[in-house]
Amino acid sequence: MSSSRPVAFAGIAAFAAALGVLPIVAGPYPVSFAFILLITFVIAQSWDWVNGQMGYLNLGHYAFYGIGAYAFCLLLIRGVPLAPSFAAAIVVAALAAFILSFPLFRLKGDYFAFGTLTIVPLCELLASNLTEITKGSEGVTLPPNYVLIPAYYMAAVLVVLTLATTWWLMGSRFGYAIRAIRNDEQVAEVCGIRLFPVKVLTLGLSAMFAGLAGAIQAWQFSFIDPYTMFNLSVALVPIAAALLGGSGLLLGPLIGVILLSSLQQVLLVKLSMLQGAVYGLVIVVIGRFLPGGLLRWRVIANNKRLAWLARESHFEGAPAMAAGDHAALPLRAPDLDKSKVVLRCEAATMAFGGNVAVREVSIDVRQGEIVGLVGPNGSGKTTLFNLISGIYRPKGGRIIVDGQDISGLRADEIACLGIGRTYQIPRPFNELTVRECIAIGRSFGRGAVPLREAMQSAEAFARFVGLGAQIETRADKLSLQQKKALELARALAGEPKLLLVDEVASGLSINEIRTFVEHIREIRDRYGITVIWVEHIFSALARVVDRLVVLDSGSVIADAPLQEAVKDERVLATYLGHSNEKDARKEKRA
Ligand SMILES: Nc1ncnc2c1ncn2[C@@H]1O[C@H](COP(=O)(O)OP(=O)(O)OP(=O)(O)O)[C@@H](O)[C@H]1O
Repeated sequence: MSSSRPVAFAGIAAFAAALGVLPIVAGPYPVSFAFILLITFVIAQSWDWVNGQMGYLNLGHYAFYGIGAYAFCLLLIRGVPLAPSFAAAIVVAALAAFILSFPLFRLKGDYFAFGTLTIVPLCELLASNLTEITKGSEGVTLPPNYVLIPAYYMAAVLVVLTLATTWWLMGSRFGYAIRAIRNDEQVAEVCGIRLFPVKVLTLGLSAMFAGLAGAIQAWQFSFIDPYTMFNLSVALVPIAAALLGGSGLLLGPLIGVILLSSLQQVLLVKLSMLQGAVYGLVIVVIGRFLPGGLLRWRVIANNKRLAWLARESHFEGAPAMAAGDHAALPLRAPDLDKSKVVLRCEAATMAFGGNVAVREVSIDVRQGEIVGLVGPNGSGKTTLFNLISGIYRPKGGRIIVDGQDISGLRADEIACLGIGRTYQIPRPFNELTVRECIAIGRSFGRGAVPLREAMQSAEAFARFVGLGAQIETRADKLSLQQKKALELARALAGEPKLLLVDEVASGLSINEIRTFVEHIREIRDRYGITVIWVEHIFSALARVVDRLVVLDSGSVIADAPLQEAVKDERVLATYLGHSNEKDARKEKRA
């Protein structure tokens, strides 16, 4: 990882110095232009924490700016001093975000975006009609005061704080939690990340900055009304700016705001009537030719000196491990008690409408066992894994881990109790590197460690599964086999007691299957991890499992040691009779 810290810090320091000097060397016009630019940047950047970092398109972010402005002005005209009025702007905006989080975060994707689209018009409606409090469409006028310079300096400090917060998000554990959510929310939860509080905090943080920006601008304008504070077409300008520069990047929103605001100045003078159309055109051109924004342009991303501008995370300080460290994983090996039941399913049932996918499944899995879970396609294997890992709640029965009923727990709580899993179709965090994917598993799972330590120890897990050379490679650049290996490494990094492995062998070569089998054996023998392995390629299972549980149409039809199970007529008919030709050929060769 090349360090971007000195360059970024030098750049931010130079930028801060230029902001400090501007009012001394320039007249009121450039200062008020720069002031607008600073405010727009704070709105754009704080919006991008929710969009670019967490992956939630919030079209109502501008409302927090208006809410902050109203809270500030309404207190100021009632005689509240300046500082508490500014503080109130931050608190009220955060409170609004908190309240809005409950309905909004029930929505996902396009529905979330459309949900947020209603916020700005709704606030305009409230500000226009709650005349007793807001003075309605007449607006609120502050006592006349020339405050451009102090407002400018306040905005400048807020900009530096905004950049510092972005920097922190891009290299902190919290930042990795929100990027994991952006990449794959369900997997983030299965890694132990508690989704709702992380989302609320991110939205709250973004609202606080936008609210303060609104208050500073209202102070400088000394007048607010519902139309200007909650104007939907203006609301989209900071969003357009962030997209133009590069959403999710350290300096993307800043570059976008500088470019778009400068363009706006030119258009104001020359083409004011065409302003809206030109904004639209800029975004269309960027979307068509540079999706991801200017800073993700290949010329920048492939340039050694500039590539850090196109990086989505800026974690620094994961010292390379010494060669030879790879033999040991940093996992606590428990004293195995082979009589102890780790997992008990008691008549666990799951149905989708009328389709009963898992029907009163009762199984016990003891510490240190490797259990093969088999059955034809659609027999309920993955659904059972989803029940155990908390993706679904059972419609009937109970699931007990180490004596604790986990049937009503969330997936992150279950992960922290020590249930790890992989997915049949690998679901790595595609936009993150191998190191980062594993570190997320390590810093949120059962054995959660600080991010720095997680980043460092990620290398041991990567080497264990044969990904040592790919440690800094983005997950989406890996082959299928490598992605499956990464799934295993990430799950192991969470320090599971019980590992659920979902169909690994299909698509792998014979040698790759053998290597994988050895990994499973070592996981159990060396680290005492209990394993349930769903697999269609029987020969792979036969090398390592102690016991077979066979499902058919959601029900257990056999639960016996391997040698016994394979002699069972029903097993032969339902499972072995169904393996497809390709898998059968593979089995024969293996
Ligand atoms: N989210 C869902 N919504 C509706 N039906 C589902 C859902 N998930 C699974 N099912 C249904 O539940 C049944 C069991 O599916 P499941 O994926 O658990 O089987 P499986 O044994 O894992 O199959 P495969 O070996 O093909 O992965 C199937 O009939 C499937 O169509």
